[in-house]
Amino acid sequence: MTPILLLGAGRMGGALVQGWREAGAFATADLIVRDPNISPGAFRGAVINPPLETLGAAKTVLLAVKPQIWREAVNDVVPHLAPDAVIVSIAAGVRAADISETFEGRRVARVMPTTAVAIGRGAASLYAEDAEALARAQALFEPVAAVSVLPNEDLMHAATAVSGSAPAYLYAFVEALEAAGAAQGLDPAESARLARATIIGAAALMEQSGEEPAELRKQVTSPGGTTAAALAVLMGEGGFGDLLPKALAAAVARSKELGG
Ligand SMILES: NC(=O)C1=CN([C@@H]2O[C@H](COP(=O)(O)OP(=O)(O)OC[C@H]3O[C@@H](n4cnc5c(N)ncnc54)[C@H](O)[C@@H]3O)[C@@H](O)[C@H]2O)C=CC1
Ligand SMILES: O=C(O)[C@@H]1CCC=N1
Repeated sequence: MTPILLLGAGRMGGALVQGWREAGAFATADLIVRDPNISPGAFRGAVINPPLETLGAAKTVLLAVKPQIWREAVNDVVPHLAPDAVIVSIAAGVRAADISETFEGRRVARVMPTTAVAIGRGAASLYAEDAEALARAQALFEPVAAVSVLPNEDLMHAATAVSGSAPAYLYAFVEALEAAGAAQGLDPAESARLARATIIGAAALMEQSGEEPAELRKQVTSPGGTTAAALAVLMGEGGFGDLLPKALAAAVARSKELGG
Protein backbone atom coordinates (compact mmCIF):
# COMPACT_ATOMS: atom_id res chain seq x y z
CA MET A 1 0.00 0.00 0.00
CA THR A 2 2.76 2.48 0.95
CA PRO A 3 4.80 4.42 -0.04
CA ILE A 4 2.15 6.46 -1.85
CA LEU A 5 3.28 8.59 -4.79
CA LEU A 6 1.10 11.67 -5.25
CA LEU A 7 1.28 13.00 -8.81
CA GLY A 8 -0.10 16.53 -8.35
CA ALA A 9 -0.61 18.17 -4.97
CA GLY A 10 -2.93 21.06 -5.73
CA ARG A 11 -6.33 21.72 -4.18
CA MET A 12 -7.52 18.12 -4.19
CA GLY A 13 -4.19 16.39 -3.62
CA GLY A 14 -3.42 18.88 -0.85
CA ALA A 15 -6.86 18.35 0.71
CA LEU A 16 -6.23 14.60 0.81
CA VAL A 17 -2.86 14.95 2.47
CA GLN A 18 -4.42 17.26 5.07
CA GLY A 19 -7.24 14.78 5.71
CA TRP A 20 -4.89 11.80 5.98
CA ARG A 21 -2.70 13.73 8.41
CA GLU A 22 -5.64 14.66 10.63
CA ALA A 23 -7.04 11.10 10.50
CA GLY A 24 -3.59 9.64 11.21
CA ALA A 25 -4.15 7.45 8.16
CA PHE A 26 -0.64 7.36 6.69
CA ALA A 27 2.72 8.48 8.02
CA THR A 28 3.85 11.61 6.15
CA ALA A 29 7.19 9.88 5.59
CA ASP A 30 5.27 7.34 3.45
CA LEU A 31 4.17 10.08 1.02
CA ILE A 32 6.19 10.94 -2.06
CA VAL A 33 4.90 14.13 -3.71
CA ARG A 34 5.66 15.05 -7.29
CA ASP A 35 4.48 18.50 -8.34
CA PRO A 36 6.60 21.15 -10.09
CA ASN A 37 4.73 23.98 -8.40
CA ILE A 38 5.07 23.20 -4.71
CA SER A 39 7.71 24.62 -2.46
CA PRO A 40 10.23 22.23 -0.91
CA GLY A 41 8.88 23.22 2.54
CA ALA A 42 5.33 22.07 1.76
CA PHE A 43 3.97 18.76 3.10
CA ARG A 44 6.55 18.65 5.86
CA GLY A 45 7.90 15.15 6.38
CA ALA A 46 6.94 13.94 2.89
CA VAL A 47 9.50 13.22 0.18
CA ILE A 48 9.19 16.09 -2.30
CA ASN A 49 10.11 15.83 -5.98
CA PRO A 50 12.73 13.09 -5.57
CA PRO A 51 14.79 11.84 -8.53
CA LEU A 52 12.73 9.79 -11.01
CA GLU A 53 14.98 6.77 -10.38
CA THR A 54 13.63 6.46 -6.83
CA LEU A 55 9.93 6.27 -7.79
CA GLY A 56 10.07 2.47 -8.09
CA ALA A 57 9.59 2.39 -4.31
CA ALA A 58 5.96 3.56 -4.65
CA LYS A 59 3.34 0.84 -4.20
CA THR A 60 0.36 3.11 -4.87
CA VAL A 61 0.27 6.06 -7.27
CA LEU A 62 -2.41 8.71 -6.86
CA LEU A 63 -2.99 10.57 -10.11
CA ALA A 64 -4.19 14.06 -9.08
CA VAL A 65 -3.26 16.37 -11.94
CA LYS A 66 -5.73 18.12 -14.25
CA PRO A 67 -7.39 15.84 -16.82
CA GLN A 68 -6.20 18.16 -19.62
CA ILE A 69 -2.50 17.46 -18.91
CA TRP A 70 -2.44 14.02 -17.36
CA ARG A 71 -0.64 12.26 -20.24
CA GLU A 72 2.23 14.78 -20.40
CA ALA A 73 2.41 14.82 -16.62
CA VAL A 74 3.01 11.08 -16.30
CA ASN A 75 5.17 10.34 -19.38
CA ASP A 76 8.54 10.66 -17.66
CA VAL A 77 7.29 8.91 -14.50
CA VAL A 78 5.86 5.69 -16.00
CA PRO A 79 9.18 4.02 -16.97
CA HIS A 80 10.42 4.33 -13.38
CA LEU A 81 7.40 2.79 -11.60
CA ALA A 82 7.39 -0.72 -10.16
CA PRO A 83 5.54 -3.17 -12.43
CA ASP A 84 3.09 -3.99 -9.63
CA ALA A 85 2.38 -0.36 -8.64
CA VAL A 86 -1.37 0.32 -8.52
CA ILE A 87 -2.72 3.56 -10.01
CA VAL A 88 -5.61 5.40 -8.31
CA SER A 89 -6.87 8.29 -10.42
CA ILE A 90 -9.09 11.16 -9.32
CA ALA A 91 -8.92 12.88 -12.73
CA ALA A 92 -12.44 13.77 -13.86
CA GLY A 93 -13.61 11.94 -16.95
CA VAL A 94 -10.37 10.09 -17.75
CA ARG A 95 -11.14 6.41 -18.40
CA ALA A 96 -9.47 3.56 -16.53
CA ALA A 97 -8.56 1.78 -19.78
CA ASP A 98 -6.70 4.87 -21.06
CA ILE A 99 -4.88 5.24 -17.76
CA SER A 100 -3.93 1.57 -17.68
CA GLU A 101 -2.64 1.75 -21.26
CA THR A 102 -0.52 4.84 -20.54
CA PHE A 103 0.76 3.19 -17.34
CA GLU A 104 1.75 0.12 -19.38
CA GLY A 105 -0.98 -2.23 -18.17
CA ARG A 106 -0.81 -1.48 -14.45
CA ARG A 107 -3.99 -1.95 -12.39
CA VAL A 108 -6.21 1.12 -12.06
CA ALA A 109 -8.95 2.40 -9.78
CA ARG A 110 -10.90 5.58 -10.33
CA VAL A 111 -12.20 7.81 -7.55
CA MET A 112 -14.30 10.97 -7.56
CA PRO A 113 -13.80 12.68 -4.18
CA THR A 114 -14.90 15.99 -2.69
CA THR A 115 -12.72 18.67 -1.08
CA ALA A 116 -14.14 17.96 2.40
CA VAL A 117 -11.71 15.02 2.58
CA ALA A 118 -9.49 17.75 4.09
CA ILE A 119 -11.59 17.55 7.28
CA GLY A 120 -12.44 13.85 7.09
CA ARG A 121 -15.96 14.62 5.81
CA GLY A 122 -15.57 13.95 2.09
CA ALA A 123 -17.64 11.77 -0.21
CA ALA A 124 -15.86 9.47 -2.64
CA SER A 125 -17.22 7.39 -5.52
CA LEU A 126 -15.00 4.45 -6.46
CA TYR A 127 -14.76 2.23 -9.48
CA ALA A 128 -12.27 -0.50 -10.35
CA GLU A 129 -12.44 -3.75 -12.28
CA ASP A 130 -9.50 -5.15 -10.37
CA ALA A 131 -10.12 -6.20 -6.74
CA GLU A 132 -6.69 -5.12 -5.49
CA ALA A 133 -7.01 -1.70 -7.15
CA LEU A 134 -10.44 -1.26 -5.54
CA ALA A 135 -8.99 -2.27 -2.15
CA ARG A 136 -6.22 0.35 -2.50
CA ALA A 137 -8.75 3.06 -3.37
CA GLN A 138 -10.84 2.06 -0.36
CA ALA A 139 -7.80 2.20 1.92
CA LEU A 140 -6.94 5.69 0.63
CA PHE A 141 -10.42 7.19 0.92
CA GLU A 142 -12.22 5.40 3.75
CA PRO A 143 -10.26 7.32 6.44
CA VAL A 144 -11.47 10.67 5.04
CA ALA A 145 -14.73 10.10 3.14
CA ALA A 146 -18.06 8.32 2.91
CA VAL A 147 -17.25 5.82 0.18
CA SER A 148 -19.60 4.48 -2.53
CA VAL A 149 -18.48 1.74 -4.89
CA LEU A 150 -20.05 2.15 -8.33
CA PRO A 151 -21.13 -0.92 -10.33
CA ASN A 152 -19.91 0.44 -13.67
CA GLU A 153 -17.45 3.06 -14.85
CA ASP A 154 -19.96 5.08 -16.88
CA LEU A 155 -21.60 6.10 -13.60
CA MET A 156 -18.44 8.07 -12.69
CA HIS A 157 -19.80 10.89 -14.88
CA ALA A 158 -23.00 11.05 -12.83
CA ALA A 159 -21.06 10.74 -9.56
CA THR A 160 -18.88 13.67 -10.65
CA ALA A 161 -21.98 15.76 -11.37
CA VAL A 162 -23.84 14.90 -8.16
CA SER A 163 -20.86 14.70 -5.79
CA GLY A 164 -17.39 15.82 -6.94
CA SER A 165 -18.67 19.12 -8.35
CA ALA A 166 -21.58 19.58 -5.95
CA PRO A 167 -19.81 21.36 -3.07
CA ALA A 168 -19.41 24.26 -5.51
CA TYR A 169 -23.18 24.29 -6.15
CA LEU A 170 -23.79 24.68 -2.42
CA TYR A 171 -21.20 27.44 -2.06
CA ALA A 172 -22.75 29.24 -5.04
CA PHE A 173 -26.16 28.92 -3.34
CA VAL A 174 -24.76 30.41 -0.12
CA GLU A 175 -23.15 33.28 -2.07
CA ALA A 176 -26.49 34.03 -3.74
CA LEU A 177 -28.40 33.74 -0.44
CA GLU A 178 -26.02 36.20 1.23
CA ALA A 179 -26.33 38.69 -1.63
CA ALA A 180 -30.12 38.39 -1.67
CA GLY A 181 -30.28 38.99 2.10
CA ALA A 182 -28.17 42.12 1.71
CA ALA A 183 -30.45 43.26 -1.11
CA GLN A 184 -33.36 42.97 1.36
CA GLY A 185 -31.64 45.50 3.63
CA LEU A 186 -29.43 43.41 5.94
CA ASP A 187 -25.90 44.58 6.54
CA PRO A 188 -23.83 42.38 4.12
CA ALA A 189 -21.67 40.96 6.92
CA GLU A 190 -24.77 40.15 8.98
CA SER A 191 -26.46 38.57 5.97
CA ALA A 192 -23.36 36.40 5.42
CA ARG A 193 -23.23 35.38 9.10
CA LEU A 194 -26.94 34.47 9.14
CA ALA A 195 -26.85 32.61 5.81
CA ARG A 196 -23.78 30.54 6.72
CA ALA A 197 -24.97 29.64 10.24
CA THR A 198 -28.37 28.68 8.81
CA ILE A 199 -26.97 26.39 6.10
CA ILE A 200 -24.41 24.76 8.39
CA GLY A 201 -27.08 24.15 11.06
CA ALA A 202 -29.57 22.81 8.53
CA ALA A 203 -26.99 20.35 7.14
CA ALA A 204 -26.06 19.22 10.65
CA LEU A 205 -29.75 18.70 11.49
CA MET A 206 -30.18 16.58 8.35
CA GLU A 207 -27.24 14.44 9.47
CA GLN A 208 -28.16 14.12 13.14
CA SER A 209 -31.93 13.66 12.76
CA GLY A 210 -31.63 11.13 9.93
CA GLU A 211 -34.85 12.61 8.51
CA GLU A 212 -35.52 12.83 4.78
CA PRO A 213 -34.80 16.28 3.30
CA ALA A 214 -38.44 16.47 2.17
CA GLU A 215 -39.62 15.93 5.78
CA LEU A 216 -37.21 18.57 7.11
CA ARG A 217 -38.44 20.96 4.41
CA LYS A 218 -42.04 20.37 5.50
CA GLN A 219 -41.09 21.11 9.12
CA VAL A 220 -40.02 24.62 8.07
CA THR A 221 -42.87 25.28 5.69
CA SER A 222 -46.04 26.58 7.35
CA PRO A 223 -49.05 26.35 5.02
CA GLY A 224 -49.64 29.80 3.59
CA GLY A 225 -46.47 31.11 5.26
CA THR A 226 -43.23 32.80 4.19
CA THR A 227 -41.31 29.64 3.29
CA ALA A 228 -44.13 28.42 1.03
CA ALA A 229 -44.00 31.76 -0.78
CA ALA A 230 -40.24 31.43 -1.37
CA LEU A 231 -40.43 27.73 -2.33
CA ALA A 232 -43.08 28.49 -4.93
CA VAL A 233 -40.28 30.39 -6.69
CA LEU A 234 -37.44 27.93 -5.95
CA MET A 235 -39.39 24.75 -6.69
CA GLY A 236 -41.76 26.14 -9.32
CA GLU A 237 -41.21 26.48 -13.04
CA GLY A 238 -37.56 27.26 -13.79
CA GLY A 239 -36.63 26.35 -10.19
CA PHE A 240 -34.47 23.54 -8.78
CA GLY A 241 -36.49 20.80 -10.53
CA ASP A 242 -35.61 22.35 -13.89
CA LEU A 243 -32.19 23.77 -13.05
CA LEU A 244 -30.44 20.84 -11.39
CA PRO A 245 -31.13 18.29 -14.14
CA LYS A 246 -29.72 20.84 -16.61
CA ALA A 247 -26.72 21.59 -14.40
CA LEU A 248 -25.93 17.90 -13.85
CA ALA A 249 -26.33 17.18 -17.56
CA ALA A 250 -23.81 19.95 -18.31
CA ALA A 251 -21.35 18.47 -15.79
CA VAL A 252 -21.82 14.97 -17.26
CA ALA A 253 -21.25 16.28 -20.79
CA ARG A 254 -18.05 18.06 -19.71
CA SER A 255 -16.83 14.95 -17.86
CA LYS A 256 -17.26 12.95 -21.07
CA GLU A 257 -15.36 15.60 -23.06
CA LEU A 258 -12.50 15.59 -20.53
CA GLY A 259 -12.24 11.82 -21.02
CA GLY A 260 -11.57 12.51 -24.71
N1 LIG B 1 -10.90 20.26 -6.86
C1 LIG B 1 -11.86 19.38 -6.69
O1 LIG B 1 -12.87 19.63 -5.98
C2 LIG B 1 -11.78 18.03 -7.35
C3 LIG B 1 -10.81 17.72 -8.28
N2 LIG B 1 -10.76 16.48 -8.85
C4 LIG B 1 -9.71 16.14 -9.80
O2 LIG B 1 -8.48 16.31 -9.15
C5 LIG B 1 -7.48 16.64 -10.11
C6 LIG B 1 -6.70 17.84 -9.59
O3 LIG B 1 -7.60 18.94 -9.48
P1 LIG B 1 -7.26 20.15 -8.51
O4 LIG B 1 -6.49 19.67 -7.34
O5 LIG B 1 -8.52 20.87 -8.31
O6 LIG B 1 -6.29 21.00 -9.47
P2 LIG B 1 -5.07 21.92 -9.06
O7 LIG B 1 -4.74 22.73 -10.26
O8 LIG B 1 -5.34 22.60 -7.77
O9 LIG B 1 -3.91 20.85 -8.80
C7 LIG B 1 -3.21 20.19 -9.82
C8 LIG B 1 -1.76 20.14 -9.41
O10 LIG B 1 -1.04 19.43 -10.42
C9 LIG B 1 0.23 20.02 -10.47
N3 LIG B 1 0.93 19.63 -11.69
C10 LIG B 1 0.95 20.26 -12.89
N4 LIG B 1 1.77 19.60 -13.74
C11 LIG B 1 2.26 18.52 -13.06
C12 LIG B 1 3.15 17.48 -13.38
N5 LIG B 1 3.71 17.38 -14.59
N6 LIG B 1 3.44 16.54 -12.43
C13 LIG B 1 2.89 16.62 -11.20
N7 LIG B 1 2.04 17.62 -10.83
C14 LIG B 1 1.73 18.54 -11.75
C15 LIG B 1 -0.04 21.51 -10.36
O11 LIG B 1 1.15 22.21 -9.97
C16 LIG B 1 -1.11 21.52 -9.29
O12 LIG B 1 -0.57 21.71 -7.99
C17 LIG B 1 -8.21 16.91 -11.42
O13 LIG B 1 -7.99 15.81 -12.30
C18 LIG B 1 -9.67 17.02 -11.04
O14 LIG B 1 -10.50 16.53 -12.06
C19 LIG B 1 -11.64 15.49 -8.48
C20 LIG B 1 -12.61 15.75 -7.57
C21 LIG B 1 -12.80 17.02 -6.95
O1 LIG C 1 -14.46 20.87 -11.78
C1 LIG C 1 -13.85 19.81 -12.02
O2 LIG C 1 -13.66 19.43 -13.19
C2 LIG C 1 -13.36 18.96 -10.87
C3 LIG C 1 -14.00 17.60 -10.89
C4 LIG C 1 -15.02 17.62 -9.80
C5 LIG C 1 -14.72 18.83 -9.06
N1 LIG C 1 -13.79 19.53 -9.62
